[in-house]
Amino acid sequence: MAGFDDLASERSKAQFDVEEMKVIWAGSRHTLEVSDRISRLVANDPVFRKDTRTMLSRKDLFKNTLRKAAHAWKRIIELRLSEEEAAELRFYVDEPAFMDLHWGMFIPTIKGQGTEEQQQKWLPLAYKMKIIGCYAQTELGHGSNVQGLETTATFDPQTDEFIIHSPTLTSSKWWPGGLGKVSTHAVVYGRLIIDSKDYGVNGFIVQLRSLDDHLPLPGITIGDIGMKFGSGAYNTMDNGVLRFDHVRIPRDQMLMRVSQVTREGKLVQSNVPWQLVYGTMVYVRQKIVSDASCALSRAVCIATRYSAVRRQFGLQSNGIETQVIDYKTQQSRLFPLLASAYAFRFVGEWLKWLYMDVNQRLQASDFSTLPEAHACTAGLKSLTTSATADGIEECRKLCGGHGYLCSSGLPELFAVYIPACTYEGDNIVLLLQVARFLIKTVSQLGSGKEPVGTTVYMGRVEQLMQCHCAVQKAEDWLKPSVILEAFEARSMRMSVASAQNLAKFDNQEEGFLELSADLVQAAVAHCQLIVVSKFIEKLQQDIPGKGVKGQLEALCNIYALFILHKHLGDFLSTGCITPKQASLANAQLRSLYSQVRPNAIALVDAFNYTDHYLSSVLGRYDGNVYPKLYEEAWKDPLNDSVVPDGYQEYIQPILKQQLRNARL
Ligand SMILES: CC/C=C\C/C=C\C/C=C\C/C=C\C/C=C\CCCC(=O)SCCNC(=O)CCNC(=O)[C@H](O)C(C)(C)COP(=O)(O)OP(=O)(O)OC[C@H]1O[C@@H](n2cnc3c(N)ncnc32)[C@H](O)[C@@H]1OP(=O)(O)O
Ligand SMILES: Cc1cc2nc3c(=O)[nH]c(=O)nc-3n(C[C@H](O)[C@H](O)[C@H](O)COP(=O)(O)OP(=O)(O)OC[C@H]3O[C@@H](n4cnc5c(N)ncnc54)[C@H](O)[C@@H]3O)c2cc1C
Repeated sequence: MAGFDDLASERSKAQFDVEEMKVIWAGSRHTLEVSDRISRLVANDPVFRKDTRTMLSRKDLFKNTLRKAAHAWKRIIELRLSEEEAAELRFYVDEPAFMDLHWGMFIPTIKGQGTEEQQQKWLPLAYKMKIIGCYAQTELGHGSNVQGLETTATFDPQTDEFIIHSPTLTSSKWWPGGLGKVSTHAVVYGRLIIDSKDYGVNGFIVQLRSLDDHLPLPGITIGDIGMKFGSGAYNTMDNGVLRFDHVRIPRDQMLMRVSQVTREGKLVQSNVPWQLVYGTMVYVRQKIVSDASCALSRAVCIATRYSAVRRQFGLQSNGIETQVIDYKTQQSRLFPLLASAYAFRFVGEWLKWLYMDVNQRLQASDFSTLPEAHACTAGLKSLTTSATADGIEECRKLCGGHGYLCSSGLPELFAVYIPACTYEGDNIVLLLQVARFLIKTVSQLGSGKEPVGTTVYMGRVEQLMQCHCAVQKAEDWLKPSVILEAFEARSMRMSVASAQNLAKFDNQEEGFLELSADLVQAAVAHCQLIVVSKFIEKLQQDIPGKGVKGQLEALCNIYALFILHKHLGDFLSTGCITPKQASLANAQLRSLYSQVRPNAIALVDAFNYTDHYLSSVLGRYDGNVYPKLYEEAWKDPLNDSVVPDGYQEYIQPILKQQLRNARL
């Protein structure tokens, strides 16, 4: 049988220790053990089946999600899972649901923006799920522009309460996940008003629904905002609309870590920067970067396995056609995505460390790294989600016609993933934040304030503005120092050029708007440098296992040279490399594809995904694609009857020409 033999033979060709690569991918032996155990637990539980998801009506789909969420919670309690194991279980259930927002945003917001007392009051309730919360920031009229939110929270000194109100239609909360049908509570972002004075946006814990009968509390209008892109996909989530009509909450339900309102109605600022009100967004953006590597690797795993099973043209002497993975065009589309999945994994790992480091500093009242953390999380969220969304679609095309079938798993993966380019900050808006940070850094060069963190390279501005790439032969592109210098010089030169163009404007804000398309490109260049440099740093660590390091080096070089090839215009126009060096990079890339080819299947096996998680007939571990595709087709409800419903009303009259006769 084609698939079985092909994948078994591919696996036997691997030139590295797959089990050790699994550890590298997971992050540690412990993480691998946990994710392996929990993913199998989910895969073997019939309640967590997802094969009918794309065929259910919205109501049935949603109820099924509630059933799974309740079952997941039951299993977490029964098995006494740790926080880490519980998070893995929710991940492998693989169905967007209110739980994501409760654990992923509501709880972190209270932890990050609540005082000690507020945490003591609310966190135990949230941890035991006695209340379910969501994150209600975006409104009908404003999402990106957080300072433009219109919901008001007016302090009433008579009663020691805030009055939460939606003064306009556009102030209706719109989009929060989990809000539409499930959440009992929300962190609501609104304008703090004291004595008619507007003190800007702050977070407030507001109860939305009765804990007895789940009905909305007085003054609250609430519902779901309707069907979203794709079948199944993100429609398991109850993204909601919410309006307040003078709803009163006690004063101590304003999240008061950043600023406090006293009983007398005085606003007291603590020593933490006001931007901490945006702290949950930094946290979630960091999580989204790790998640990008999961979504991309999942699509790549499906496309790689299928490309080894699928054969088209080129009859060989043994009468067998060519595996499509052997076509150079297939490799040049697929392998950069494989390399990107690994690259995003490692930059995600680093970003997690950076976030933890910033948090520890914040506890010690050191706020110096917050701007860099904001820029890195914003930029990398943007870069990785855009590349992943495009990458999933490319994987669909790599699977030819069968990729368009829901049973390939790719259409639903695409539909569920693409909003990541928008939520938690529109990707262009976030890149503009990075650009601001870069322009600020460039403007401070020579002022005595040394660039830090990921902008340290900008301290070598003179060298980077003048350096010439030393590549003379294709293999020179394999040297990490050569790659790094080219990426640093490109980023430096693009940032400096943007800053110089900006300086020509009398009004900096106007200049920023005018040049924003170029500024976005400079931000992309900086973020790609971060990804490349973190991959190179990873390779400097001790990497055990036969051949593992060699494979990762090849993937790192593929990622870097693919980006170089894709953005050749930047590298050439800034004079970082010559056309000859560009063509040597291309030659090296081709050679790297050949190096990865025999290891491709093993490299996707190292993700350690179960067939349940992949939910793809094309990506099955055993490669048994054709019989299963055939089998799946017959499961479609349209095939329940041989003659379809509607035959008599709509097909028969055409065939019998009754419709034409009626018109004549
Ligand atoms: C299926 C699930 C898949 C993946 C998820 C995986 C894991 C996630 C885990 C859990 C989550 C669960 C599910 C996720 C699914 C969906 C969740 C989606 C949730 C949401 O979308 S919530 C809403 C998010 N909204 C936004 O992101 C809005 C975007 N806008 C902004 O962030 C800002 O307003 C802005 C950055 C655009 C602001 O621009 P501005 O110019 O107006 O600036 P300000 O005046 O406001 O600020 C000036 C000053 O402050 C600095 N700044 C800005 N932001 C921050 C920040 N976050 N931290 C620190 N500093 C910040 C800025 O740089 C300026 O500094 P300066 O020095 O004065 O220049
Ligand atoms: C599936 C999903 C789940 C969500 N979940 C939540 C949630 O749980 N809680 C919550 O509060 N919100 C949630 N959101 C809302 C989400 O965070 C916002 O939609 C997002 O921040 C983008 O804001 P916007 O919709 O206002 O886009 P807009 O800002 O209106 O963007 C429209 C266009 O304008 C461009 N644009 C905007 N401003 C600028 C600028 N300054 N310069 C250049 N171009 C600009 C953008 O690039 C984009 O092309 C969710 C959204 C989705 C899709």
